[in-house]
Amino acid sequence: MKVAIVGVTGYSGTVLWQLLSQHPNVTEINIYTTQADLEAVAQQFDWQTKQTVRVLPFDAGQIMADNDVAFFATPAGVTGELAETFMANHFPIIDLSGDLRLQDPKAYQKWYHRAAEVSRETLSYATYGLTEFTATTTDYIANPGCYATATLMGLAPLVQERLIDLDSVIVDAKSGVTGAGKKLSQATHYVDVDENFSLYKLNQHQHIPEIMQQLKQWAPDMGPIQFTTGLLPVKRGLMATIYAKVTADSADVNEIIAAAFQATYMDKPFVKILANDMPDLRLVVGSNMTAIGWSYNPVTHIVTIVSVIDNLMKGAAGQAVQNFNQYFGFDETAGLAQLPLMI
Ligand SMILES: NC(=O)C1=CN([C@@H]2O[C@H](COP(=O)(O)OP(=O)(O)OC[C@H]3O[C@@H](n4cnc5c(N)ncnc54)[C@H](OP(=O)(O)O)[C@@H]3O)[C@@H](O)[C@H]2O)C=CC1
Ligand SMILES: CC(=O)N[C@@H](CCC(=O)OP(=O)(O)O)C(=O)O
Repeated sequence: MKVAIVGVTGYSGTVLWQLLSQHPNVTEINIYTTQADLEAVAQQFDWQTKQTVRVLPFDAGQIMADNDVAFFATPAGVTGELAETFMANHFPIIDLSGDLRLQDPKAYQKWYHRAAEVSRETLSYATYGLTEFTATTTDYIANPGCYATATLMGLAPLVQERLIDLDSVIVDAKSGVTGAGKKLSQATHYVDVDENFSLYKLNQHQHIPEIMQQLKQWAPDMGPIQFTTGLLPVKRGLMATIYAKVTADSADVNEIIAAAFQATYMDKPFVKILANDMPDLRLVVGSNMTAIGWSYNPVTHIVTIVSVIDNLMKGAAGQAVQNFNQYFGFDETAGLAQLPLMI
């Protein structure tokens, strides 16, 4: 299988390259760049891999002629523009940006503050690739956002089984700094991040409509969510702490919630449900795992769910490879055997 990566010099593009370099079904990796110096990129990625690696200027026609699939690890807006030709030719693409996730171009304009590059009709052919819940995969795969992935994975069993009040969800999520991409900004400057913790994009985060779009598919009467994001002074890792009012009022609430998580995730290789514990970032960073813990408070009737991922793995490149595996019918875990770093 020959794969193209666009945006390899970014954080998630680099992790994507690492994963595809070790993928048993990938024979050739072709790197395409719109802006970087070809020789510098070639040097950066000229490590020993079993595949052939070539670095070339971006050319849609050549990418389609020389590859079986193209991964876009480029910013929102850029992907939409670059990927148009691929979609016009029904060439398989896996997009890590938000450009193919929202079905409604008006919602995209509102939350991304720019006009959508992709038409409503084309969007309707895209698969929102939340892999544990993807039934069928089309040629255009919208890889979910990192916060959206952790939040949806934590909420899925409770919303699908309607175990919570659908108007009561509050999400307090935090990410490591690689989530912001490699471009330096005041907020991600070392001096501002180190030994600090700050909130950002309050009530304005672009993952809110993406999360709502999916939740409403699971429960059409889903109410709005309260959603907060914060910047942790770590490189990788994302934690979503989710609060919701439980509707069931019986002595066996704990058993009901446990059974819902168990039924949803028992055959999912990349999900770990902790029985009586809360996950921390170290449990997942470096791996494609989602670890979920929960606790029910019988006094307030609130369930707290903690969902953690590595933003660059399950939140980006790892899930993209899972989508690649699903699309081509490879083993779901192919290329994704990495254990967490742990220390
Ligand atoms: N970082 C994360 O945790 C997550 C990121 N995402 C999404 O994945 C995509 C990539 O993210 P990330 O790796 O963080 O991004 P980075 O900012 O780290 O890298 C983006 C790469 O895109 C390429 N690029 C092409 N055109 C532009 C442009 N106009 N401005 C900047 N870069 C450009 C460059 O690669 P080159 O020079 O090689 O062409 C660049 O290195 C984004 O859409 C992001 O929203 C999604 C989930 C999580
Ligand atoms: C720490 C940080 O800034 N994180 C980014 C996550 C971006 C991301 O996941 O990208 P998509 O918008 O493509 O999903 C943010 O909150 O915007």
